[in-house]
Amino acid sequence: MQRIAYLGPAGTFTEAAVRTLVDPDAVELVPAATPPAAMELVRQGRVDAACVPIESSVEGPVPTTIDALATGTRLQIVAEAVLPVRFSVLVRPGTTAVRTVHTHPHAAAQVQQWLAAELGGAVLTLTSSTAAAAEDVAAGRADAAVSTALVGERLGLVALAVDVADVRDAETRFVLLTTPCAPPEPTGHDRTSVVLQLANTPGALVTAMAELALRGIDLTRIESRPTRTGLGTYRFFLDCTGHVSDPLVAEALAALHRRCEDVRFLGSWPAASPDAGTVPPDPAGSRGWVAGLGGGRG
Ligand SMILES: O=C(O)C(=O)Cc1ccccc1
Repeated sequence: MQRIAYLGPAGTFTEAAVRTLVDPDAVELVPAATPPAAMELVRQGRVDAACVPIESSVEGPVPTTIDALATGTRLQIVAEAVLPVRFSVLVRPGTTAVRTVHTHPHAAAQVQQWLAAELGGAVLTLTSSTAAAAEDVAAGRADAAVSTALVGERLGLVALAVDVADVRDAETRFVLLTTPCAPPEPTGHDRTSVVLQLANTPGALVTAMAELALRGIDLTRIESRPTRTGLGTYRFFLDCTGHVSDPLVAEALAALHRRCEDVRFLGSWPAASPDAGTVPPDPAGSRGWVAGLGGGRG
C-alpha cells in the first residue's frame, strides 16, 4: 500500500486536500509535523509522496514549503489541489474568556481583522497547523484555536464563531510531491514550475522571464526567496502554463538552462485552477515555415 505524508495532525486542510488527490482507502496517510518534515520522509524513501500547502490567495507562498523545494535533493510536483478554506474559532465548552489564540500563520493572516475586532486583547501564537492549534485548546494549552469545524467536533470543542474570514472566497493550493519521475501526461491544462539561480547582473531576471514571454508562455506565479548566503541574493520560483512536453515550454526551459546559473525543475502537472491554458505547439506556423525553407519552400 502506498504511504503518503501530509501536514498533520489529522484534520488539517492538507489532509482534506490529499483526500481529493488520492483514493484515501487505497493509501496509508502519514501525518508529519511540518511541510519540510513531510518532504524529508519522501527523500528518505519512508513514504511514496507528500502533500503540503504551497500558497494561498490571501497570504501568498508558504515559505517553509518553497524553501524545502529549492534545497535538498530535488522533489517533483505531480499533482495539485485548490481548496476553499473556511475557519471556525474553537474553544472548550464553558469557556468564558479568551486570552490566548493559537493557529497556523496562513489562517492568522486570513482572520486578523476578525481577531482584532472580536478578541482584541488575546495573545496570538502561531502553530504548525490549524489542527495542532485545536489540539492545543483541547489540551488546555490555549483558550481558542482558529481551525476547522470538523476538528472541533472530533476533539469535543465548540465553535465561538464559524465561517470566519477577512477575505471571502480565499483558496489554498496544495501539491503532491514525489522523488524525480516522468511527469504526468499532458492534459492541455498544465502547469510547469522551476527554481532559478541567476547571475547577479543587470537584467538577469528580465532576460529569464523574456524566454517565456517571447514564446507566448504565460507566467502564472513568481516568487523570490533569499538564498541565505547574504543580503541581496535570491532564488526565483517561476510557474508557467504548459507542460515540459510542449515544444515551446521545452525550448524555454533549455534557454533558461543556458542563461541561468542553475535551473531546478519542479515538475509539470495538471492544473486545478483555470489560469493554466495550453501552449500551442506552433503558433503562427513558424516552425513549419522554417522547416519548409530547408526544402526550398516559403
Ligand atoms: O493548518 C492546516 O490545516 C493546513 O493544512 C495549512 C493551512 C492553514 C491555513 C490555510 C490553509 C492551509
